[in-house]
Amino acid sequence: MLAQIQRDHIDHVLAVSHSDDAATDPIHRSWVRCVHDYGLDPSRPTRAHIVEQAQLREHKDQIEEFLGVARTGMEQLYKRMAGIGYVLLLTDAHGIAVDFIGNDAWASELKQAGLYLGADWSEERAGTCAVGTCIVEQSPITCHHTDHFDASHISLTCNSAPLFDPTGGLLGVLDVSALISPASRDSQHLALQLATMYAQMVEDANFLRYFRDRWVLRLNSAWTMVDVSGEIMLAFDAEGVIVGANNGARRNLRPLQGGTDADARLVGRPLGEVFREGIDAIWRIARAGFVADRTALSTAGGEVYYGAVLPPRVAPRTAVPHAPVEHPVPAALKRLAGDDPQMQRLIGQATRLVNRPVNILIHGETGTGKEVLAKALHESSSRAGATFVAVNCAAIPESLIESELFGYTPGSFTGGRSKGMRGLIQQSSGGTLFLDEIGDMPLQLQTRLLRVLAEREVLPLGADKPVPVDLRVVAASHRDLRKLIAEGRFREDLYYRLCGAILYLPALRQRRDRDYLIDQLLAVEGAELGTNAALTPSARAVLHDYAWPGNVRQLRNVLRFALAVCDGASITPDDLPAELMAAAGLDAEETPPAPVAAGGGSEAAQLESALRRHRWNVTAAAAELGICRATVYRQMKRHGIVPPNQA
Ligand SMILES: Nc1ncnc2c1ncn2[C@@H]1O[C@H](COP(=O)(O)OP(=O)(O)OP(=O)(O)O)[C@@H](O)[C@H]1O
Repeated sequence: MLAQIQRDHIDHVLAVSHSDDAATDPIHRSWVRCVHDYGLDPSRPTRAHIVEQAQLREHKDQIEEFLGVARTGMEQLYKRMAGIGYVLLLTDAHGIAVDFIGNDAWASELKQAGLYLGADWSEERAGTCAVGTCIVEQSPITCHHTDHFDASHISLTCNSAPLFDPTGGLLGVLDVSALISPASRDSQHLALQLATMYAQMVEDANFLRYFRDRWVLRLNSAWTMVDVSGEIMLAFDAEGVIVGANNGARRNLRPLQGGTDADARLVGRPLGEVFREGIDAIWRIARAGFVADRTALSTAGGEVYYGAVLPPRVAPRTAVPHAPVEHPVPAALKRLAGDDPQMQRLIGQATRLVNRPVNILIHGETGTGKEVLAKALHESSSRAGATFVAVNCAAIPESLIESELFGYTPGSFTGGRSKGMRGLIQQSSGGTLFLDEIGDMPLQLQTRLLRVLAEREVLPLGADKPVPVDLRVVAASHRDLRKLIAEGRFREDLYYRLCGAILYLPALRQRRDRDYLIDQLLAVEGAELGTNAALTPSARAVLHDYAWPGNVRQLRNVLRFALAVCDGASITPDDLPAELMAAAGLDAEETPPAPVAAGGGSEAAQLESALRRHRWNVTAAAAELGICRATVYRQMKRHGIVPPNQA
């Protein structure tokens, strides 16, 4: 039987969520989502939902290391809040309470109210509530009494603040709630402030843990606060390149030059491009010691911050460099780029990494040349005499990756060769193992790979003795691995092992050396086709100005296409695919189909028709579409496209 107050609440929620006026208040916006997006019905209050133990274990496993850091912060906060009747919840990014601190004396009331371990506070399940709405809005929020959507929660008061990981992905929510509270919403002001402050502290502790083997620059606008509060934190490597930025840094810092959003990112840039004083000033702060000296650093926006540098807390890889060491650039790396500043910087970093005993992670959009870079690193290194083994984790069917990578002994694997097989890891011993699309590696194999990297030996399927391997891994991904970690699809400890250094390949549209690439690729493709047709200035201008969603691979395909259809002497704009002509504002009459980039609205239809045209030959369809085979497989999986004989 519903009380009058609950019936009034239900009427109010329904009136607001069916009103024609657009909701501006975050609570009202959430009510609208509950009714229209999740199909929740306020007239049917539902009790709190607590997930099963096994499910809770899964949610906890995915953020295990973070839980340890968060627990310390929660215990400190609880000491301040317990006396006034509050309990604390830590949820993951799905809204499941993975940790809880409350008074045992009220255990049954708290459990019934959902203020308990395992409670599901996602908006879809629980309706408007501090945790769920905080996840959607990604900012701190109070949900007091009748702010809740569900009438069974209107006696509660809850205050939630989001927790972000070092790359800005949502990790979870810290929540401070009470069963009984004063009627006024204002009574929660301080509780929300405390939740926000402790969330920030937990986030910063997690940042320092995560980047424990890196240098960290802490900045504060008040010099007295630098040591106690890292308002802004940047993690950087021994080359002075930024490898991580906390929330404060992302909000407040911009590169000195670079206007567009894509150019505004901090990670991957040298510190010298963010502070007017340059990298030397930062190494000076590092050398002066953590407390002794603080130097003012000024930013693109003209703000002045005071800095302190924290050296790596575990196994420092290098001492503070006193002067940059000049390395000659190996030819294989040099020919990757012309005079593009981002590429030149990357080549400088790659040069310094060539013979360092660290694994390297390459980030870049599809077709930017990740494999080409991995191969150039290999060819430039002392491992060049041994094999470069490239494995595309997205292209090998899941059931085969394990045997392909780890190998198998005779008779151990149904469908395997009778003599057994040396796995790709073993084949790369002494050389380089290139793991492309590492984000697509199944979790269980990530665990095995981690073991191989840690123990430097591999155990083939069916074998009883491990085989030692001399491994260097270069892994690549076009996806944000930190996001995959937050979603529980990639192991954080494996990521940590793989990213001894991260190289960021710019997209072709950001590169200023397009003419260099055009000439290089034209020469290569021309040699293959036996032609030396040249570009007319107008055709070159079209190529130069195009946005290149498919990156270098697409440019290469377009040039191949143009060389094949041109008159043999010169390539004119008419020889270029229709898409480029349209982008350049030129009419394309009767122009054959263009290579297309992945990601369009009609992606599925386009892909299926290309596959049918090429009788399901993935390599041929990929070449026509200007995308790599891995992308074709990924898109087939995403759209559920199955070749006829496998349907
Ligand atoms: N610097 C370069 N010079 C010449 N050719 C290049 C360069 N970078 C890339 N290419 C060409 O572009 C194409 C795509 O390169 P690559 O396969 O290395 O990209 P990728 O980033 O690994 O792609 P994916 O994400 O799809 O695996 C290849 O044909 C390669 O030869």
